[in-house]
Amino acid sequence: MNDNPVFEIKDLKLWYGSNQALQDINMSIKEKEVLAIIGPSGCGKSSFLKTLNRMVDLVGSAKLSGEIYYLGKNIYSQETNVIELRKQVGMVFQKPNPFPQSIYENVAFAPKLHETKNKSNLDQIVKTSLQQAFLWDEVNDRLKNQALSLSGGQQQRLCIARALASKPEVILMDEPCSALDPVSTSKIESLITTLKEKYTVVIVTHNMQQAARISDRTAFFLNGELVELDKTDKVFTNPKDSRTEDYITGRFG
Ligand SMILES: Nc1ncnc2c1ncn2[C@@H]1O[C@H](COP(=O)(O)OP(=O)(O)OP(=O)(O)O)[C@@H](O)[C@H]1O
Repeated sequence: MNDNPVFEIKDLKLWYGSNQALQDINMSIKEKEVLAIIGPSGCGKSSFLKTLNRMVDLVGSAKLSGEIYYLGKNIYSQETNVIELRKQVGMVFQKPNPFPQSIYENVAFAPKLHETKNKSNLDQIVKTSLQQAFLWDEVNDRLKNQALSLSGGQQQRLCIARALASKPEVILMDEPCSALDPVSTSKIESLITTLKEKYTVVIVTHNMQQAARISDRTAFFLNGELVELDKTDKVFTNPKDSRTEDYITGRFG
């Protein structure tokens, strides 16, 4: 982690129709940090994540005010190329969602569309991305097999490899382990701690132990408000706000 901001979020508010989901969020996300977003169900964690690569645009009723700067540029300005933004700010979802195609095609999909049609270049991108996602050793002899034939944990690592193949700067993860068993969860956690050497990772998690294990900083959201954002050990051992303390000690949520 360093102090350069990748994202700067200023006075961010979000509504779905008349329901306000985010209230005056001001914060920055630093280069090559793992930032965990925690908070009770419905507090706005996923909504916040989706504002960072404009996935929230896909919700018809969503209305947003404020600014989000990604590497100094306001991503909600008219000049933003949303496809390019989503390549640079990739996303991994709660349920693994590989395309119903081969392992190879899943990873090669975006590079083929945006970068190269050359077979040996694509082979190299597929290999490197699968290696980075700690999956290569398990699948290198069956790249032509259906992605859906993989286990849930392998599918999730494939989705991470697919995101990495677009050469992102940032990877957003929305509860990436919630559908996985403990062994697969621990593989994804180790993967995340190595990813931060090269990428910025923002992860929504319900699992506070997970946040404590893998993140550098933790943001606690409550009712759409950012209550506290600090170094993870500080948030978990000596929070500033009594609401954070109540949440991490299990008094609600
Ligand atoms: N697509 C949508 N349309 C309308 N309202 C939505 C939509 N998505 C979320 N909301 C509302 O926005 C608020 C925040 O929801 P959000 O999913 O961001 O919370 P969350 O903290 O991620 O919850 P969870 O931990 O249960 O996934 C909730 O009141 C929710 O009902």
